[in-house]
Amino acid sequence: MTSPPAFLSSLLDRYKSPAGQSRPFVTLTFAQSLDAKIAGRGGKQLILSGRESMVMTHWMRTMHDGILIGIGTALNDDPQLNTRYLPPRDPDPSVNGHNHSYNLPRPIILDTKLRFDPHCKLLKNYTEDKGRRPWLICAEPLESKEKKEWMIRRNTLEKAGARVVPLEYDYDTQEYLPIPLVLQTIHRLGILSVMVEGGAQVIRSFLLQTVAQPASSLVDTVIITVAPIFVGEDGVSYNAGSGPSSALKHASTAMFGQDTVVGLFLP
Ligand SMILES: NC(=O)C1=CN([C@@H]2O[C@H](COP(=O)(O)OP(=O)(O)OC[C@H]3O[C@@H](n4cnc5c(N)ncnc54)[C@H](OP(=O)(O)O)[C@@H]3O)[C@@H](O)[C@H]2O)C=CC1
Ligand SMILES: Nc1nc(O)c(N)c(N[C@@H]2O[C@H](COP(=O)(O)O)[C@@H](O)[C@H]2O)n1
Repeated sequence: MTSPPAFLSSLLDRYKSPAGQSRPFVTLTFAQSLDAKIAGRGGKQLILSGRESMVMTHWMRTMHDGILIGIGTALNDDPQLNTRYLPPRDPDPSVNGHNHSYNLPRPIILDTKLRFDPHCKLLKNYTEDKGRRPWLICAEPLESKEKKEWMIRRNTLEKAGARVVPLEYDYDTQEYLPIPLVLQTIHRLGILSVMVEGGAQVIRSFLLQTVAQPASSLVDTVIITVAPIFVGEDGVSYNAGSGPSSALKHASTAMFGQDTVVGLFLP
């Protein structure tokens, strides 16, 4: 296969005309078991996707400007978020704007307190020109002691290659970084489409907003890979909220190897 599967094009080609958007197009995507688990006991990373659906996910990565994860996933999985499962081909700088075979999405990490690891694979890949520079979306503390330690971490991470993007908001009153502000900020920095890959808390944040306030959903497309296995009750689940959401409509379902991949969209 030398281009994205039709299943993805039919869902995502509308992102190519971003007229009048004030935030990026958002695709929420992850892999789960039949009992809706995304990781094993204690957060153990599980390879749920088979080879074929993993290739599909890597095609999906080429179709977005950014790929967003929470700091929990960054620390737990040490991911690469690249397109290494796709067939080798010559770099095409005129298409990709950089010297890689495929469009690589920009890694974007929700990391309020700058806990990111300066020795992680995302930074190693960036310094070796095998990946884009990761952006850390964070909040600058107001307290002077916390701020001093935060500045030290900021310097270390910037020296290691990360771009630190502090958000301006009332940090003390919110548990999490506010997703609407995150999206506005990365949009202003040139991200017109973003793929949200997890983990559990990040998926929940995006889905809760969609369930609670469908009219102001922050998700345009949901693509879920369902692997034909049971993980068991001590696995990690994302708990999508208290009621069914009518906001997202079924678009299509396809088989990739042994996995079922379901696509939903916001009409
Ligand atoms: N099967 C799959 O497809 C996938 C599975 N996973 C699995 O998920 C697990 C990790 O999930 P989890 O531990 O929940 O971590 P997450 O990756 O969801 O990161 C959560 C952390 O992100 C920070 N954060 C900042 N703003 C927000 C926000 N608005 N909403 C949510 N989080 C925010 C918080 O840390 P802080 O306050 O410090 O900023 C929070 O604790 C791992 O086991 C991993 O293997 C992950 C991705 C995909
Ligand atoms: N599509 C998919 N299937 C699985 O089975 C998974 N465990 C994940 N996890 C996500 O992919 C990240 C790992 O990416 P790299 O292989 O390192 O490029 C992981 O951190 C999750 O975000 N996804």
